[in-house]
Amino acid sequence: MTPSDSAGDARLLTPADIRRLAERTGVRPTKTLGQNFVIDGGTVRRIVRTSEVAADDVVLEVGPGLGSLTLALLPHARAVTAVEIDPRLAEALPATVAEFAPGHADRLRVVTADAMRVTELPGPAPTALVANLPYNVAVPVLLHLLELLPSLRRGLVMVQAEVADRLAAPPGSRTYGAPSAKAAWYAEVRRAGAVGRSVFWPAPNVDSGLVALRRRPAPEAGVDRRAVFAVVDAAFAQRRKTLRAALAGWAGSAPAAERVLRAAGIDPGARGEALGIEAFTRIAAARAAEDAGTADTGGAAAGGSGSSAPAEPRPDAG
Ligand SMILES: C[S@@+](CC[C@H](N)C(=O)[O-])C[C@H]1O[C@@H](n2cnc3c(N)ncnc32)[C@H](O)[C@@H]1O
Repeated sequence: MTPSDSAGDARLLTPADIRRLAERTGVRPTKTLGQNFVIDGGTVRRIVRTSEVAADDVVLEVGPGLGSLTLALLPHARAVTAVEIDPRLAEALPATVAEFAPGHADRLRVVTADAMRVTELPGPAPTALVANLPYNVAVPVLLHLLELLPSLRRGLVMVQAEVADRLAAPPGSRTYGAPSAKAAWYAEVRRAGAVGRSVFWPAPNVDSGLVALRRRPAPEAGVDRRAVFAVVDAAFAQRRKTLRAALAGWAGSAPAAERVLRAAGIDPGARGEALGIEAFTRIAAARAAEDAGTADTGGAAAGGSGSSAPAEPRPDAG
């Protein structure tokens, strides 16, 4: 029997089920852990449909909670790995799946862990991330998992509406910032819909949005991701300043920042909010080339024979 053949035998949770399960597990939803459970079957079906999860996908779900989304995912995927930080929810999930989707119980793996710190997962490598993310840690969780798991080809996450806007914002837009640039390192990101407050229990005091991600190759092979993110962080720490000023601390001085920016082909008078991830990558690459050139020149000056010739010309040569 394929997973899609068995789609019919999973029942979704109703609001009454949610309350009963919360009572059974002794969970009183906390804001600290972003525990707003989806009580609306239409919303979980929409998330699964929009995620385009297919029968050969191994889905990673962060924060399964009481299982609303897990039950909707299981019939459509090869397997679901659910990472839940709250041990009471993690322990209760297999019994919930056995009760509501008995034909799918063997395709669920539950991991009790903080998704922001997890370093390995059991079972086959996940290919799709589908989650109603805990809102206070949505961006760090998302970036951590995209970095940790190159096997993730796509994702569909529900986050706070403002965060959805920020993640999907293009350069030059009002909401574009460090999260947008960093997410773009890993994936093409787009808004995939809005979700109101009434589909949750308890209802949050913010609206939500769906974000779809499709993995893309890193902008430039051979450039260290951490070095690129350091440029992004420096540029957006003072987003109203020109890059020459904003990157002065990062480069060592304003003239050094200007030199690196010119080497990268970027106007030092521009602001970070105008740059896409490719431009940030060029800046990091120009700095790395300059550092390599400096190190090599130092070696030659110290009497080296030039055997380790610089791979790149000094960006400010001439
Ligand atoms: C917004 S609720 C979603 C619950 C469920 N998926 C739903 O849609 O009803 C977020 C869930 O993430 C869990 N959570 C919070 N922080 C977490 C973290 N750092 N790692 C893993 N799970 C976390 C919470 O305990 C909660 O179950």
